[in-house]
Amino acid sequence: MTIMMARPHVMVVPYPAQGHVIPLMDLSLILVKQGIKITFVNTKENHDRIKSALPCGDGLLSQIYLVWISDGLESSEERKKPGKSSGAVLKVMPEKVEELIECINGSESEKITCVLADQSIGWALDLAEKKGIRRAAFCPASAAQLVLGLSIPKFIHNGIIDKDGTPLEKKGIQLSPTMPSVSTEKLVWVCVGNKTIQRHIFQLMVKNIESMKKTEWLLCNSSHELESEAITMAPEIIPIGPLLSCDQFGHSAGNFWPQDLSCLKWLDQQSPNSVIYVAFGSFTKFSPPQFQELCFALELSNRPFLWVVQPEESKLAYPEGFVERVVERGRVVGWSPQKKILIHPSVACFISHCGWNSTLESVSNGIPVLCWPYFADQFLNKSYVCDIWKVGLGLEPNESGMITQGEIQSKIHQIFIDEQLKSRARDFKEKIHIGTGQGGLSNKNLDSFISWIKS
Ligand SMILES: O=c1ccn([C@@H]2O[C@H](COP(=O)(O)OP(=O)(O)O[C@H]3O[C@H](CO)[C@@H](O)[C@H](O)[C@H]3O)[C@@H](O)[C@H]2O)c(=O)[nH]1
Repeated sequence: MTIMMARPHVMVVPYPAQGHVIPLMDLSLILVKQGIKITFVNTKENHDRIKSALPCGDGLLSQIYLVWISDGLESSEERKKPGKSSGAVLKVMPEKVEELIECINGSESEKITCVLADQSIGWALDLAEKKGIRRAAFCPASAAQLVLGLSIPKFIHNGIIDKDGTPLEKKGIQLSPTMPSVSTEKLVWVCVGNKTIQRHIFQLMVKNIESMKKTEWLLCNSSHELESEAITMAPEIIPIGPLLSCDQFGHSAGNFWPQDLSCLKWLDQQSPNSVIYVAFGSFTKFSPPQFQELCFALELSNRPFLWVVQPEESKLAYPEGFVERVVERGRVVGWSPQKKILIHPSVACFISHCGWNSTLESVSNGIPVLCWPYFADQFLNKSYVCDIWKVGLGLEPNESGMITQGEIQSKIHQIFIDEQLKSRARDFKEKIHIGTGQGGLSNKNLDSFISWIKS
């Protein structure tokens, strides 16, 4: 008699934002390849965007069950209001996910055997515990960011912040000499909005950390090669990254907007190591004067550039005659195939907001970064790039908070001529690949996690 074993079935719950969905999709693709069934839960709006941006005929991706739940918000406009989306994540989504689990596990289909939730969706981990389902947390940000979160009680005790997360003085925090530093003013919960939003996000972080402590796995999209000190400080963090599915499967998944692939052909026509790639993730918004400064800097650099300007930003006015003047050497797209761009030999450097995914994608390919952080963990990531790994330069604002064309131009020039920096970036790339290669620690951790899911 043959006993049929049920397939392990993992429900993946990302925080509903682009920089969270993409790495969890990357991890899902790896799990699917191992014969694990994946149900991937998005909000309705994100689900529709991902579906319509999916490339046709993608075999592996079509094996992920994409399902949606409501976030209870009425419109995209409402979602963009500060605090609205994170409020909905707490108020509406838990009940919907619970219903979904009950529906799947009450039916004839394969039962959910594990919940894999974004570390910032602590309630999904609590829910899995309540339902007696195994669970794992995934952090799409750096291990250093997690360690800062885990250090909150110490920061309160030492009088660095009050119990609402408000800094009691302006000072730099650096947990060890090989860890990045961040000013108290730029702590992740401090630089995301007004005081009410700050308090809300801070309390959410504190709660999520409690939920996270109860999981069997605290996975992080990082590696010993990138962040050995942070991982040593908090041994509960299991690094499995950098997860870059594009390397393994030839495509990236989970994009909210269709990728403009035509820019790859344009890149093919450029000289090796000549192009400045410019992209600021999915959240960054520029003021019109700041946008114009960047335009002038790119124009005056006299180098080819590929710039992601999302449709909303393209409403910002380009300087008069700019488009005509740069037409021969500048390319603007609405959403790029970023992972493919950063492995392209024509790309020389990346002007980036330093989202963790963009940072990983850049350093894993030996591309030097010009750091232009905007909010959240991006200041910490900038410190990694510039102070710890030394594979990039920071763009510094003037007294009015503006990053001037002169500053951008000067740093572009420096990054192109600094052979030592470029050489460090190439060496760092090799080092990072040790962790993800056969026998590397990230690779081994991933294998152990897969075995645990299957056990
Ligand atoms: O034209 C583009 C632009 C971006 N991307 C991809 O979109 C992702 C963007 O992620 P990230 O660089 O992390 O930026 P955000 O979307 O801003 O990510 C949010 O989530 C990250 C992970 O928690 C945080 O580090 C960031 O601060 C936060 O803003 C990356 O995989 C990019 O490859 C594209 O494919 N095409």
